[in-house]
Amino acid sequence: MASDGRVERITSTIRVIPDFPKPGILFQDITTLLLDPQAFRDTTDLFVERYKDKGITVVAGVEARGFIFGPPIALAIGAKFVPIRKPKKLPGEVISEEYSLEYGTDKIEMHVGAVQPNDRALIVDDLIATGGTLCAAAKLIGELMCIKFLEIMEYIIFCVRILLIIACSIFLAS
Ligand SMILES: O=P(O)(O)OC[C@H]1O[C@H](OP(=O)(O)OP(=O)(O)O)[C@H](O)[C@@H]1O
Ligand SMILES: Nc1ncnc2[nH]cnc12
Repeated sequence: MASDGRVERITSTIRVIPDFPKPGILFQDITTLLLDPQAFRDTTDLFVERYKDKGITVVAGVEARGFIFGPPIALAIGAKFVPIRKPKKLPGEVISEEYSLEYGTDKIEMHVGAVQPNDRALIVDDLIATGGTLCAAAKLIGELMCIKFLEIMEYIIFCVRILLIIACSIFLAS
């Protein structure tokens, strides 16, 4: 995948705020990236170029910032979009997963039936810190897809100051 200097340009649009929301945290603020339409487009384009021919049928976005980057990627590759939400936001039957954050703990939920065993899923979020959120999202999707052994075949991280958008393709294993 050619980034053509786009990753560097995207990097320059992200504001880094020390000690937010707690001392010691170097906060990666992607709201400044969103103020730059070219950087926003380049960010989603990089993922579309990477995943458009990979048979992805579902893009799962993690609340809240995965809701910003996930839908344009889903539309462009022709996949359904599934929100992975914070607790008590989804009205239907859900499955839940607890996880640890860089600052605190949380839980995420997903509608049962939103992802089917024959789906091929791409998880989208804006950032990985401890990896707890990504792991929890992967577990949820793995459960819905009836994957006993979850194998993350591809795991690309665009290094944008710390780590910007994360994405992983989850494939049925064995
Ligand atoms: O790798 P981790 O340690 O799990 O951290 C990464 C997660 O933390 C942030 O979300 P946050 O929970 O702050 O929620 P928000 O997007 O609703 O602000 C970020 O958008 C990722 O989802
Ligand atoms: N360093 C960080 N910057 C932005 N969002 C975050 N969520 C968890 N850690 C973060």
